[in-house]
Amino acid sequence: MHNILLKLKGKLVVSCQALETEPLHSSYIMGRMAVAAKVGGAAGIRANSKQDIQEIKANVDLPVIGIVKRDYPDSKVYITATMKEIDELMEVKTDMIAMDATKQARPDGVTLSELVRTIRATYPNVALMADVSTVEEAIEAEVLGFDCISTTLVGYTDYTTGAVTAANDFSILKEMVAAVEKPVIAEGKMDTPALAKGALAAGAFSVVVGGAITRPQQITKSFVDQLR
Ligand SMILES: CC(=O)N[C@H](C=O)[C@@H](O)[C@H](O)[C@H](O)COP(=O)(O)O
Repeated sequence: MHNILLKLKGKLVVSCQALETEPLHSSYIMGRMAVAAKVGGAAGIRANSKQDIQEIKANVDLPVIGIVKRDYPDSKVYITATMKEIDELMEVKTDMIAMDATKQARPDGVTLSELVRTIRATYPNVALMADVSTVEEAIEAEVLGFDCISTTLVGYTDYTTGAVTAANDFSILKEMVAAVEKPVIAEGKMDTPALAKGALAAGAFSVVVGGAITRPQQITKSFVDQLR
Protein backbone atom coordinates (compact mmCIF):
# COMPACT_ATOMS: atom_id res chain seq x y z
CA MET A 1 0.00 0.00 0.00
CA HIS A 2 1.17 3.51 -0.82
CA ASN A 3 2.76 5.43 2.03
CA ILE A 4 0.21 8.23 1.84
CA LEU A 5 -2.64 5.78 2.33
CA LEU A 6 -1.02 4.34 5.45
CA LYS A 7 -1.01 7.87 6.88
CA LEU A 8 -4.74 8.29 6.23
CA LYS A 9 -6.04 4.97 7.56
CA GLY A 10 -8.97 5.50 9.94
CA LYS A 11 -8.43 9.25 9.85
CA LEU A 12 -10.04 12.48 8.68
CA VAL A 13 -9.05 14.33 5.50
CA VAL A 14 -10.31 17.90 5.19
CA SER A 15 -11.12 19.19 1.73
CA CYS A 16 -10.15 22.86 1.45
CA GLN A 17 -11.70 24.15 -1.76
CA ALA A 18 -13.31 27.37 -2.94
CA LEU A 19 -13.98 27.85 -6.64
CA GLU A 20 -13.97 31.23 -8.42
CA THR A 21 -17.69 31.49 -7.72
CA GLU A 22 -17.34 31.02 -3.96
CA PRO A 23 -16.81 33.68 -1.26
CA LEU A 24 -13.51 32.23 0.03
CA HIS A 25 -11.85 31.80 -3.36
CA SER A 26 -8.19 32.50 -2.53
CA SER A 27 -5.08 30.36 -2.23
CA TYR A 28 -4.10 32.31 0.87
CA ILE A 29 -7.40 31.44 2.57
CA MET A 30 -7.15 27.77 1.57
CA GLY A 31 -3.69 27.71 3.10
CA ARG A 32 -5.11 29.02 6.38
CA MET A 33 -8.00 26.54 6.18
CA ALA A 34 -5.40 23.77 5.91
CA VAL A 35 -3.61 25.08 8.99
CA ALA A 36 -6.93 25.11 10.87
CA ALA A 37 -7.58 21.53 9.72
CA LYS A 38 -4.17 20.46 10.96
CA VAL A 39 -4.65 22.18 14.32
CA GLY A 40 -7.96 20.33 14.62
CA GLY A 41 -6.25 17.00 14.01
CA ALA A 42 -6.82 16.24 10.33
CA ALA A 43 -4.45 13.67 8.82
CA GLY A 44 -4.58 15.00 5.27
CA ILE A 45 -5.90 17.72 2.98
CA ARG A 46 -7.78 17.52 -0.32
CA ALA A 47 -7.33 20.58 -2.51
CA ASN A 48 -8.06 21.97 -5.95
CA SER A 49 -5.52 23.65 -8.26
CA LYS A 50 -1.77 23.96 -8.45
CA GLN A 51 -1.86 27.40 -6.80
CA ASP A 52 -3.88 26.27 -3.76
CA ILE A 53 -1.76 23.13 -3.31
CA GLN A 54 1.45 25.15 -3.45
CA GLU A 55 0.16 27.49 -0.75
CA ILE A 56 -1.16 24.61 1.39
CA LYS A 57 2.15 22.77 1.18
CA ALA A 58 3.96 25.93 2.27
CA ASN A 59 1.78 26.02 5.40
CA VAL A 60 1.27 22.42 6.53
CA ASP A 61 3.27 19.22 6.25
CA LEU A 62 0.23 16.97 5.80
CA PRO A 63 -0.20 14.77 2.71
CA VAL A 64 -2.25 16.45 0.00
CA ILE A 65 -4.76 14.76 -2.28
CA GLY A 66 -4.81 17.06 -5.29
CA ILE A 67 -7.34 17.67 -8.03
CA VAL A 68 -7.79 20.24 -10.77
CA LYS A 69 -11.38 21.13 -11.48
CA ARG A 70 -11.74 22.38 -15.05
CA ASP A 71 -14.70 22.39 -17.40
CA TYR A 72 -14.38 21.06 -20.94
CA PRO A 73 -16.97 21.77 -23.62
CA ASP A 74 -17.17 18.20 -24.89
CA SER A 75 -17.38 16.37 -21.54
CA LYS A 76 -19.11 16.37 -18.16
CA VAL A 77 -15.89 15.23 -16.49
CA TYR A 78 -14.45 18.14 -14.49
CA ILE A 79 -12.26 16.60 -11.77
CA THR A 80 -8.75 16.08 -13.21
CA ALA A 81 -10.05 15.32 -16.67
CA THR A 82 -6.88 15.16 -18.81
CA MET A 83 -3.10 14.80 -18.74
CA LYS A 84 -2.79 18.61 -18.63
CA GLU A 85 -4.26 18.65 -15.11
CA ILE A 86 -2.11 15.70 -14.04
CA ASP A 87 1.04 17.53 -15.19
CA GLU A 88 0.02 20.62 -13.21
CA LEU A 89 -0.49 18.57 -10.05
CA MET A 90 2.86 16.84 -10.45
CA GLU A 91 4.59 20.22 -10.79
CA VAL A 92 3.67 20.93 -7.15
CA LYS A 93 4.53 17.43 -5.92
CA THR A 94 0.98 16.42 -5.08
CA ASP A 95 1.12 13.30 -2.89
CA MET A 96 -1.96 11.63 -4.31
CA ILE A 97 -3.97 12.62 -7.38
CA ALA A 98 -7.74 12.19 -7.37
CA MET A 99 -9.55 12.05 -10.68
CA ASP A 100 -12.98 11.39 -12.11
CA ALA A 101 -13.10 7.64 -12.72
CA THR A 102 -16.72 7.45 -13.83
CA LYS A 103 -17.93 5.97 -17.09
CA GLN A 104 -18.70 9.47 -18.44
CA ALA A 105 -16.96 10.36 -21.72
CA ARG A 106 -13.74 12.32 -21.24
CA PRO A 107 -12.49 15.29 -23.28
CA ASP A 108 -11.09 14.42 -26.72
CA GLY A 109 -12.50 10.90 -26.48
CA VAL A 110 -9.57 9.67 -24.37
CA THR A 111 -10.68 6.69 -22.29
CA LEU A 112 -10.04 6.36 -18.56
CA SER A 113 -7.95 3.28 -19.20
CA GLU A 114 -5.74 5.11 -21.75
CA LEU A 115 -5.31 8.02 -19.37
CA VAL A 116 -4.32 5.79 -16.44
CA ARG A 117 -1.80 4.01 -18.66
CA THR A 118 -0.23 7.34 -19.67
CA ILE A 119 -0.11 8.53 -16.04
CA ARG A 120 1.55 5.30 -14.89
CA ALA A 121 4.11 5.51 -17.71
CA THR A 122 4.90 9.17 -17.00
CA TYR A 123 4.70 9.26 -13.20
CA PRO A 124 5.13 5.70 -11.93
CA ASN A 125 5.23 6.63 -8.26
CA VAL A 126 2.17 8.82 -7.80
CA ALA A 127 -0.81 7.41 -5.89
CA LEU A 128 -4.13 7.58 -7.70
CA MET A 129 -7.58 7.98 -6.18
CA ALA A 130 -10.64 7.09 -8.27
CA ASP A 131 -13.61 9.41 -7.72
CA VAL A 132 -16.59 7.22 -8.65
CA SER A 133 -20.37 7.38 -8.57
CA THR A 134 -21.38 3.69 -8.65
CA VAL A 135 -20.23 0.29 -7.41
CA GLU A 136 -19.65 -0.77 -11.03
CA GLU A 137 -17.23 2.16 -11.49
CA ALA A 138 -15.43 1.21 -8.27
CA ILE A 139 -14.87 -2.31 -9.61
CA GLU A 140 -13.59 -0.94 -12.94
CA ALA A 141 -11.26 1.47 -11.12
CA GLU A 142 -9.73 -1.41 -9.21
CA VAL A 143 -9.20 -3.32 -12.47
CA LEU A 144 -7.46 -0.25 -13.93
CA GLY A 145 -5.05 -0.18 -11.01
CA PHE A 146 -6.15 2.81 -8.93
CA ASP A 147 -4.66 2.80 -5.43
CA CYS A 148 -7.91 3.70 -3.72
CA ILE A 149 -11.51 4.49 -4.55
CA SER A 150 -13.63 7.35 -3.28
CA THR A 151 -17.40 7.84 -3.22
CA THR A 152 -16.93 11.50 -4.23
CA LEU A 153 -19.23 11.46 -7.25
CA VAL A 154 -22.15 9.45 -5.86
CA GLY A 155 -25.17 11.64 -6.67
CA TYR A 156 -23.17 13.87 -9.03
CA THR A 157 -23.51 11.96 -12.31
CA ASP A 158 -26.69 12.07 -14.41
CA TYR A 159 -27.33 8.40 -13.72
CA THR A 160 -26.95 8.70 -9.92
CA THR A 161 -29.02 11.82 -9.28
CA GLY A 162 -30.52 11.62 -5.81
CA ALA A 163 -28.11 8.93 -4.55
CA VAL A 164 -26.37 9.67 -1.24
CA THR A 165 -23.47 7.62 0.11
CA ALA A 166 -24.73 7.72 3.70
CA ALA A 167 -28.34 6.82 2.84
CA ASN A 168 -29.82 3.54 4.07
CA ASP A 169 -27.10 3.05 6.63
CA PHE A 170 -24.32 3.62 4.07
CA SER A 171 -25.62 0.95 1.70
CA ILE A 172 -23.66 2.19 -1.35
CA LEU A 173 -20.46 2.45 0.67
CA LYS A 174 -20.92 -1.04 2.10
CA GLU A 175 -21.52 -2.47 -1.38
CA MET A 176 -18.34 -0.85 -2.66
CA VAL A 177 -16.30 -2.09 0.27
CA ALA A 178 -17.58 -5.62 -0.37
CA ALA A 179 -16.93 -5.39 -4.13
CA VAL A 180 -13.27 -4.26 -4.15
CA GLU A 181 -10.10 -5.01 -2.24
CA LYS A 182 -8.58 -1.54 -2.54
CA PRO A 183 -9.34 0.99 0.22
CA VAL A 184 -12.66 2.81 -0.19
CA ILE A 185 -12.73 6.37 1.07
CA ALA A 186 -16.02 7.98 2.09
CA GLU A 187 -16.37 11.44 0.56
CA GLY A 188 -19.36 13.61 -0.22
CA LYS A 189 -21.94 14.99 2.22
CA MET A 190 -20.27 13.50 5.30
CA ASP A 191 -21.65 16.57 7.00
CA THR A 192 -21.51 15.67 10.70
CA PRO A 193 -18.99 14.00 13.01
CA ALA A 194 -21.54 11.20 13.53
CA LEU A 195 -21.73 10.52 9.78
CA ALA A 196 -17.94 10.48 9.50
CA LYS A 197 -17.75 7.97 12.34
CA GLY A 198 -20.56 5.95 10.75
CA ALA A 199 -18.68 5.80 7.45
CA LEU A 200 -15.64 4.28 9.15
CA ALA A 201 -17.86 1.79 10.97
CA ALA A 202 -19.39 0.87 7.59
CA GLY A 203 -15.95 -0.05 6.30
CA ALA A 204 -14.54 3.17 4.86
CA PHE A 205 -10.75 3.38 4.99
CA SER A 206 -10.87 7.08 5.79
CA VAL A 207 -13.27 10.01 5.48
CA VAL A 208 -13.01 13.23 3.47
CA VAL A 209 -15.09 16.16 4.74
CA GLY A 210 -15.33 19.39 2.76
CA GLY A 211 -18.14 21.90 2.93
CA ALA A 212 -19.21 21.10 6.50
CA ILE A 213 -15.79 22.32 7.65
CA THR A 214 -14.50 24.72 4.98
CA ARG A 215 -17.50 26.32 3.25
CA PRO A 216 -18.94 28.86 5.71
CA GLN A 217 -21.75 29.82 3.34
CA GLN A 218 -22.91 26.19 3.45
CA ILE A 219 -22.56 25.98 7.23
CA THR A 220 -24.50 29.25 7.65
CA LYS A 221 -27.28 27.96 5.42
CA SER A 222 -27.58 24.77 7.48
CA PHE A 223 -28.27 26.94 10.55
CA VAL A 224 -30.65 29.28 8.71
CA ASP A 225 -32.59 26.32 7.31
CA GLN A 226 -33.11 24.97 10.82
CA LEU A 227 -34.56 28.32 11.93
CA ARG A 228 -37.22 28.49 9.26
C1 LIG B 1 -18.85 16.59 -6.38
C2 LIG B 1 -17.62 17.45 -6.26
O1 LIG B 1 -17.32 18.22 -7.15
N1 LIG B 1 -16.90 17.30 -5.13
C3 LIG B 1 -15.71 18.06 -4.92
C4 LIG B 1 -14.55 17.18 -4.99
O2 LIG B 1 -13.43 17.46 -4.75
C5 LIG B 1 -15.76 18.98 -3.72
O3 LIG B 1 -16.50 20.12 -4.14
C6 LIG B 1 -16.37 18.49 -2.40
O4 LIG B 1 -16.33 19.54 -1.47
C7 LIG B 1 -15.64 17.29 -1.79
O5 LIG B 1 -15.87 16.15 -2.55
C8 LIG B 1 -16.06 16.99 -0.35
O6 LIG B 1 -17.44 16.78 -0.27
P1 LIG B 1 -18.36 17.63 0.75
O7 LIG B 1 -18.05 19.09 0.54
O8 LIG B 1 -19.77 17.25 0.42
O9 LIG B 1 -17.97 17.18 2.14
